[in-house]
Amino acid sequence: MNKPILQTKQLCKTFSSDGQQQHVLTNLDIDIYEGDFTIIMGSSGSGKTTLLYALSGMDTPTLGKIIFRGTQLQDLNSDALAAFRKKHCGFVFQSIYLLENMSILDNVLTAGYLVNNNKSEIIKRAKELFLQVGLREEIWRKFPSQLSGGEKQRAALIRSLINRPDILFADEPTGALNSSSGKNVLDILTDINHRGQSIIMVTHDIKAAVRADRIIYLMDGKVCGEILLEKYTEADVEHRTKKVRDFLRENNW
Ligand SMILES: Nc1ncnc2c1ncn2[C@@H]1O[C@H](COP(=O)(O)OP(=O)(O)OP(=O)(O)O)[C@@H](O)[C@H]1O
Repeated sequence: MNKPILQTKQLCKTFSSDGQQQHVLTNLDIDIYEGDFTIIMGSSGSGKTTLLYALSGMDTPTLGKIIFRGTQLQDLNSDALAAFRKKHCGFVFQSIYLLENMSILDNVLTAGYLVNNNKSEIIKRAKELFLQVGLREEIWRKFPSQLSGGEKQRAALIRSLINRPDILFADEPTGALNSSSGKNVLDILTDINHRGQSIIMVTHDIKAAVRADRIIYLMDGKVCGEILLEKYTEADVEHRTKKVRDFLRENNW
């Protein structure tokens, strides 16, 4: 097994509203490994998105530690935490947050220039990524409103990868896509994972879950089950689907 890239130690997250406290994550000790495609599942409200936000430094835990390659995120001030996210993390969500007044190429380049002022390097990387996800040159200059949902999500994925993040965080990235666009995005995620990209993804979808090396199942903010799988291959999909279904059934999904 590879080294941990992210670790949580006794991680807790409590939300307070109207004088009521809700303990959403409770004493989580999780190691996430370099190069893994880690998937977080669990019923609605079990704390999956809250965990993803805490792991990526988008939200702060109430108690406990999050450690990225030996650095405790709690030791970083807000500027350093923002720099951590910019340098090390990429994000894709179910809702696609592209800037509507820019072409998809400019959306990607703008994200790249924020981190790297070597413009020709960014342009080269952007072009490689566009071709890798199957977005032809004819559409690079189109605006998000001129594209299909699947094309927009692929553009958003390129934007999240332009700065070579150490970890790609994905929250239901196929949730709003039809099945062929969803499969297309999952194929891309699988491909980049096989090239070494660490991915942490929240999903409700078994078709997405079978892509995992490891599924962590949350219930009421605690890890109640975990399964390890071999690297995904299309040939193995039936067997994996059965394994994942059995695992989910054991966890009362
Ligand atoms: N900012 C917040 N303030 C108050 N409560 C919150 C906040 N964010 C999340 N919660 C609560 O925490 C619980 C867990 O939410 P979370 O979004 O992590 O669940 P989830 O497992 O991702 O659910 P789903 O599958 O429905 O997206 C929910 O009960 C939710 O209402």
